[in-house]
Amino acid sequence: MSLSPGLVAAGLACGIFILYHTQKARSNPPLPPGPPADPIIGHLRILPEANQHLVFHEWCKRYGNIIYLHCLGRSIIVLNDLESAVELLEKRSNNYSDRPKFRYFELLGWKASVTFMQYGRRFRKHRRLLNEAFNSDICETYRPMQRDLAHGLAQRLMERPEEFDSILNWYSVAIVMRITYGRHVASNDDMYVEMARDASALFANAGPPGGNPIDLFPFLQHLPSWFPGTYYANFARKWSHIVHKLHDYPYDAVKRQVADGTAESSYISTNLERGMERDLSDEEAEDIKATAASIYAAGHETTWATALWFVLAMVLYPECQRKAQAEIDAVVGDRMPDYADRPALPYVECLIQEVFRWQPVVPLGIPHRAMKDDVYNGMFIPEGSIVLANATGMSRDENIYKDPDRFIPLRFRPQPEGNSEPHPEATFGFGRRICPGRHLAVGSVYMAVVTILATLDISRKLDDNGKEIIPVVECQTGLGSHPKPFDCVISTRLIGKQRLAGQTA
Ligand code: HEM
Repeated sequence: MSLSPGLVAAGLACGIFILYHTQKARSNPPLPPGPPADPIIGHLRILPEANQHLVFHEWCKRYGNIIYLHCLGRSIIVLNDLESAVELLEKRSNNYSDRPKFRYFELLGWKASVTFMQYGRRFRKHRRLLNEAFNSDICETYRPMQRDLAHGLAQRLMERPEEFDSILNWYSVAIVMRITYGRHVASNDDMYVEMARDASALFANAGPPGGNPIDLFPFLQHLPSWFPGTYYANFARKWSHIVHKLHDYPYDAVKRQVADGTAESSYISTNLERGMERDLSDEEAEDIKATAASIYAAGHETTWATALWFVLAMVLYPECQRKAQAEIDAVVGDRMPDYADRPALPYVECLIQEVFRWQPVVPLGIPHRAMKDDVYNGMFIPEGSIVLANATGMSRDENIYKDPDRFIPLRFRPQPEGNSEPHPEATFGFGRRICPGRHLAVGSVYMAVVTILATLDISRKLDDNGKEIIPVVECQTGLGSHPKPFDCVISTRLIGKQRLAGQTA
């Protein structure tokens, strides 16, 4: 049988390709260690669907601080210690600032969102816009607004304490909506809140970031809707109008207000006014819309979840609440606490840092991507690897934190009070991808914590037999870590009522 020259050439090319990759794999240093994998599908069978951060942390205890996983041809590197995260994601940030493609989110309409954007020109432009709006100096100017909203938070909690979950949600939404769109959100019934809530609900259906079937098998998005496995693509296409509305509606409204001269100062109005001397290109308009939507998407759930973890910590560790309240009472007397009091409240500071350490709300960060092959500590990191910084692993590192699962604010204080343990450093991510909203977020969390402690008591609910209900620490999975609903009682402190009344008188 004679072979056609085309077939011979194709066979030769194939042979060279396989040989090249086999040789390359042989000449590379070893991959990081990891749990045993199945042939072809790799770790797919054992990759946990929920609480990945905790499972990875356990695996890292067994295999080392950097582990390698692979799943249908995708390499995943988990960094469980601060040293490797700083070395790779910060010192080698020119190689690790990319993101993997999040095809499911793109189909949903988040295509131009900085959070999911590949590293490059457009990404740098979006980061510039966000840095201008959220650098530490500008964030100081938001403080009076955050303080007023925190007083509104205390007022609402006094009136409807059983609704603490949705009231904390209101507080975090109201801050980002005011800054982004100039919108005054009075309640969760506000149409902007509903619009944003609908968009957030779509995240809950996404599975672990980058782990959705559409991310793993992109061809599924091109198959007809009756084809098995196309559920997520159909779902994303069906509901993408919600995400488009979140981008377009507030932008168009502020644009009209800017034209009428009635716009309240906001992220969108500032950028539109700046562009008014010239016509904004379509790309510039999309940049403003998309960064505004990412502020909401990345900024609201994280602050809300942190505030809820704080409340849960107060239920579980009442002695910490009492100590923090005693400190506040001694420093502020009968007035409400403010930002200027922060340096005089070292225990409250420790308590806030301990909330960030105990329950990082983005426990695996957002995946980075290696743009080129790399070698770290003799281990090979292949190009295209998804790199996850396990913030939970870092903040529960037993070599650094004593009794890491317990909530112990004093751990940060020098001896004899504490152990001089370091503040958590992974909460807001790393390198060129570090959270651009971190200054705003810390300001919002501080103000919520100090205001709640100054005005309210958080305690355990009693069951029918009069026994205290001690909530279990469990998180709902999604993009972030959010506590599962838990019971507590929130009551007004006498001094709290007086303080708040003095504020509004
Ligand atoms: C307690 C509150 C918050 C926490 C714990 C948090 C944490 C994080 C983390 C871990 C990342 C990923 C960093 C990385 O890839 O290395 C991130 C990214 C991001 N955060 Fe935050 N964040 C918070 C609040 C906010 C707020 C209030 C905003 C809005 C102003 C915001 C906007 C963003 C954006 C736009 C990104 C994507 C950045 C990029 O991909 O380059 N975040 N955040």
